[in-house]
Amino acid sequence: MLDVLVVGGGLAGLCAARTLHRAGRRVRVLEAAPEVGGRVRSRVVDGFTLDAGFQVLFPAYPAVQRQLNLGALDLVPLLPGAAVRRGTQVDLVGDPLRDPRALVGTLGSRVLPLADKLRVARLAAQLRLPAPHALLRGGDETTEAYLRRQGLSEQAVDLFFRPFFGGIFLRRDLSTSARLFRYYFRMLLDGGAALPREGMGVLSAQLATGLDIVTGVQVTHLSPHGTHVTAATTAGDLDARQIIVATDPRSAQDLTGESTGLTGIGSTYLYYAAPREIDPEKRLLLNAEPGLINNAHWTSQAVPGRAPAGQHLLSVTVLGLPAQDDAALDTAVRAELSRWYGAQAAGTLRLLGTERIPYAQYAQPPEYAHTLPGHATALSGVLLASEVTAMSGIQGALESGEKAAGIVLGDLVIQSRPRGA
Ligand SMILES: Cc1cc2nc3c(=O)[nH]c(=O)nc-3n(C[C@H](O)[C@H](O)[C@H](O)COP(=O)(O)OP(=O)(O)OC[C@H]3O[C@@H](n4cnc5c(N)ncnc54)[C@H](O)[C@@H]3O)c2cc1C
Repeated sequence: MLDVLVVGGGLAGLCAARTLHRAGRRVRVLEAAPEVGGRVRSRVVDGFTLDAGFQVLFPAYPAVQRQLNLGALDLVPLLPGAAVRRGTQVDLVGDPLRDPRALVGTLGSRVLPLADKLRVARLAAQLRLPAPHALLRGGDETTEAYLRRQGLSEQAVDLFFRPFFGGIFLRRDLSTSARLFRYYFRMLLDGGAALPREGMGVLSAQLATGLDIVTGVQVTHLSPHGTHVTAATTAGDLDARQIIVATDPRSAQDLTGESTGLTGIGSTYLYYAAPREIDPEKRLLLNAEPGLINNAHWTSQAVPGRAPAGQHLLSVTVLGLPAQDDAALDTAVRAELSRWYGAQAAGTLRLLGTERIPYAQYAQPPEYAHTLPGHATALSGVLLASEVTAMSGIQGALESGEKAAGIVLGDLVIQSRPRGA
């Protein structure tokens, strides 16, 4: 019999399985999709490497440092800051300390007036001091309220923080917990952001290496029997002494009866191929005007190799799940890109794909952490792992997998202890 069956091969499940495998346990991962990775996957379309939505890695995440061999991921650091777009007007918001080339542009930026630049520098100095996990404690409020309390101007908040952190929290209203804002800001200060040359999917592939994984098998029901748990699956029944449910929240609820009560946030991505260079900018592009586009990124400028030689890859992020069909959405996004680059350049773009992700993250308003479920479930021998026990993101998923594995290892030691010992 298996020691542990892990249901779900996203980062949380893979991390849990790897921790258990390394501790010598017989562990198998069952993944419903044809491949592992969950929300962290990449695919190649016409020679372009597309991630499942635009996401980046913060190498300073503590769990990333513990779990991943960063050297083997072939990471390309992204330039700090962003280029803020208002039509054809572009303002650079960079970090001159980490990217001296940004000095002139940042000093002259109309997005962050001098007083705001000084306040951001003061904020950075404050947030560098505590241990990162301490930033997740203490009083909470919305990110917008926190930024205002720091004295940042409405212009700085609207033109930079709203679209920049909108791209991270997948909502532009800055209603996300200020604790998370402080944590992410610190992660950016400590290690910036990076993209693996071969796509974000290499994170999942690295975690999956050497594990017993069966894909294309969905777990439909769990029945505890005291000494073991039976998993009913689309490929038959399977027994294990313990089961870790590392699925999305809805599936976890179906399997364990535990309701997370979390609200999912959707987002939509359009990928375009360009036959010539339209914009040499390597930084994240933020749309400071009202519109569908929140942010965009010429990924092939930042990470050569993500597009075939001589071609270019543009990734566009639209927050939420727009009502338009794909063709109408493409037309509307192109109209916005025309305001940046002119109709002729926008007309040369070829749509490679549109990805609508109904549950990309969950909403994390102030004090959200108090509402998160723990690892225990009402089913004996069944534990929960996934970002839902920690925080929405790569750090939360890995941390959750580590902790669930740790609990299982403790339990297995107790179970295998001789009577009376
Ligand atoms: C577009 C986008 C952008 C993001 N940007 C960032 C970012 O920049 N930084 C960051 O830190 N995080 C980001 N995230 C969040 C991050 O990707 C997730 O937090 C993390 O991948 C969640 O991992 P997980 O293992 O908890 O869940 P998932 O990745 O959802 O994995 C769950 C797995 O369980 C499988 N499964 C479900 N039900 C069953 C079943 N019954 N039987 C078997 N298998 C099942 C699913 O197929 C899936 O593979 C982003 C996410 C998206 C989608």
